Amino acid sequence: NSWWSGVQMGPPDVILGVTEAYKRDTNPKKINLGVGAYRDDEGKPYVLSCVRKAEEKIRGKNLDKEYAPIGGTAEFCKKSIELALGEGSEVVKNGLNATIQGISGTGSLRVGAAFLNNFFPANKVVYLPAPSWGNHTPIFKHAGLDVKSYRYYDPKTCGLDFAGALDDISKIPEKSVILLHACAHNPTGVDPSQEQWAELSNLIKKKNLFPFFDMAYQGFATGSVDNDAFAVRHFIKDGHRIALCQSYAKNMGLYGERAGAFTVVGDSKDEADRVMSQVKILIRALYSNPPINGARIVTEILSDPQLRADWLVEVKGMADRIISVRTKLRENLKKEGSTKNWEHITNQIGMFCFTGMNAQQVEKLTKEFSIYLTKDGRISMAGVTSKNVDYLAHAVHQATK
Ligand SMILES: Cc1[nH+]cc(COP(=O)(O)O)c(/C=N/[C@@H](CC(=O)O)C(=O)O)c1O
Repeated sequence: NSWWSGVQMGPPDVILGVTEAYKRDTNPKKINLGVGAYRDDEGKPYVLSCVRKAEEKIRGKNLDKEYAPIGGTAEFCKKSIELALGEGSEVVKNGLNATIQGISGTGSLRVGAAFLNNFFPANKVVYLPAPSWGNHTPIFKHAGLDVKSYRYYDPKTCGLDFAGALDDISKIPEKSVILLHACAHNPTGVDPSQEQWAELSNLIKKKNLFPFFDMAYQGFATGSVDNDAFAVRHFIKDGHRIALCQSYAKNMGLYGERAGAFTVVGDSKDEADRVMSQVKILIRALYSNPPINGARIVTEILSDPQLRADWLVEVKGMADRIISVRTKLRENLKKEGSTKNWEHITNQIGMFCFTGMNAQQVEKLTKEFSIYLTKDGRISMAGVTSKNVDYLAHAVHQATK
């Protein structure tokens, strides 16, 4: 028999598989609320104008196609960590950060997981919020780490179960890893308030846990790159030596360019240098060095004051459009005569709305209305436009009344 007769057919990805099903649907009214990728009010993918301008500038430089350094270019890494920690960050000034370019957010998480698996000195268990991004568990497990969870979302309020989170976190064995979504929690859209982040920082410090931040939406949640980095910057200020993953997929619309970063903040420059040397050894054996095109676009935008200013306007524009369709969806549900409490639609933030719909209601939305979303009731608000929001509200009301 063949080499691979033992290979089973695997299930489609719970998130990316929704788009495959959407593409097969011929209903002209179909709506894709699955993948977390921004669309404009025409429902079209959106390439930021500052990205096009950056590409033109790069084009004019006639750059070569040589390998990037294993960890990406120093310029890209410096601009990335400065975006996260803010200009004039003490960590950057003192060289405490070991920052590499990862293959977008996923690749940064995976390199981080591989580093933890090889070098984390204590409890190699990663505690994820319940629920978390679907790909977090496989990323850490494939890297050899164990994964557990802490309460985070309260289905009764469609909001934060803060008491539950504090209770579970206080029970996590010390010197474990805790994963934190820096902003725009996926899939719930529920973020701690700044006061709650401060309380989490105190507890995590008291429990001596290792904070591993995933910041895939900086600027995309509130429209402000500084507001969205509050948690990361607060933890640094509180003295936590964090790990941080960044992605430019959403906030710069560089989905397919695969530009991101992974950082470990060391206790000293010497520690950061030793960490960097080991992370580079891991990368060399994983993919050797990162893709250059997206990184050049990011570097161009973050280095050119005008392009950076343009970018901040455009990322705020994307965040504002999402916020406006949240309001429209809630208003249309009311107009449809729904008597349910949909407050969470406008309380939640970022790309996603965790509607609270169950699998049967999701099934009805897809089967009867050709509206595509993940089974957990998460909808990507980016797929909602001023043209389809009333059709969506009608369908949601029919499915939930
Ligand atoms: C929290 C989080 N972290 C990392 C990523 C990885 O993004 P990357 O493109 O590797 O930079 C995503 C993507 N989330 C959306 C797309 C996906 O699932 O890949 C989503 O949840 O729809 C996240 O939502």
